[in-house]
Amino acid sequence: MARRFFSTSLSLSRSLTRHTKFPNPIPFPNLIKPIQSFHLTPPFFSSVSQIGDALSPTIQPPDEDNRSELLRSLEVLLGSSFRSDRLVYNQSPLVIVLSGPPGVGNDAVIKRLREVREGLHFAVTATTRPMRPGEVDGKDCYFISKEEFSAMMKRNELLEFSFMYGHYKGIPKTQIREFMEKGYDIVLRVEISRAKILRKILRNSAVFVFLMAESEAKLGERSIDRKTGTEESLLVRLPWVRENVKNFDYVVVNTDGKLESAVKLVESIIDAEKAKVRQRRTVV
Ligand SMILES: Nc1ncnc2c1ncn2[C@@H]1O[C@H](COP(=O)(O)OP(=O)(O)OP(=O)(O)O)[C@@H](O)[C@H]1O
Repeated sequence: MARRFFSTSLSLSRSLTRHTKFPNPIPFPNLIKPIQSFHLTPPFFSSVSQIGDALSPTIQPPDEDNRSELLRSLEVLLGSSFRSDRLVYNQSPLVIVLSGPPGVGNDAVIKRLREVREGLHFAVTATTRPMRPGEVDGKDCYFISKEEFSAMMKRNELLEFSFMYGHYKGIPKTQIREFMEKGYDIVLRVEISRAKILRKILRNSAVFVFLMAESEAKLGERSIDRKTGTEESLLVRLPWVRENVKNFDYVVVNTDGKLESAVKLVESIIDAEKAKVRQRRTVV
């Protein structure tokens, strides 16, 4: 057994020397020497591939003293110390624009996302429409006067704004800035037309998620069942929905009875975006 360890270590040492280009003479020969006496674990061998000929699955991991010496030796071979900081810096807060045709389950997805996911701020829209029964100012919307809204527009305090059904709507920038500074990701739940405007403003700095039914046929059924529009409005809407999907980065299907899967997919999109090497950075 001891002989096998010795020959494995020796073969590793020779291979390392063979496969690593050292300046001549080798710097710090005494530091490189300890490698000869280490028994390495298979994962290490797989990372230095061609030297695995003499491997045995019975090789033991190095003890604690040898382990730190081995690490030091590897650092010498690497030419620098192993870094203990993160490989990717400054994970930026993500801005997620979520949109979909009426009745597809936009509110249901947002409601569930609030329950299951921490670290998200759901942006509140400012509107000049009157408050509906059951709505809470500052939670459902900021209910403000036309004068206040137009003052905010003039002061460039709105990320976007639009005029719909006789009333103004827009997203105040301050709340987004405040929550981004605290490290929150921001969710903007907007109608498709507002998502189109936001795409022009934010471009690729935000991630755009489109919520859709299983099919257009299903969307039609839902629209009728949930009374989310007249037949004509649906006929007008569908080609427009098809046309607008291209403004989005992801499509999430909210299948009937499978709300949980749709929410999980939105979460996975957020996770994947936050794991990207080149992160989106939104400046508001
Ligand atoms: N995956 C699903 N399965 C079953 N029912 C759902 C699903 N998603 C949403 N619903 C239900 O469908 C109805 C409409 O959903 P929701 O209010 O979220 O739609 P919406 O897209 O926000 O509509 P609108 O834009 O008109 O407000 C609600 O009763 C909701 O509970």
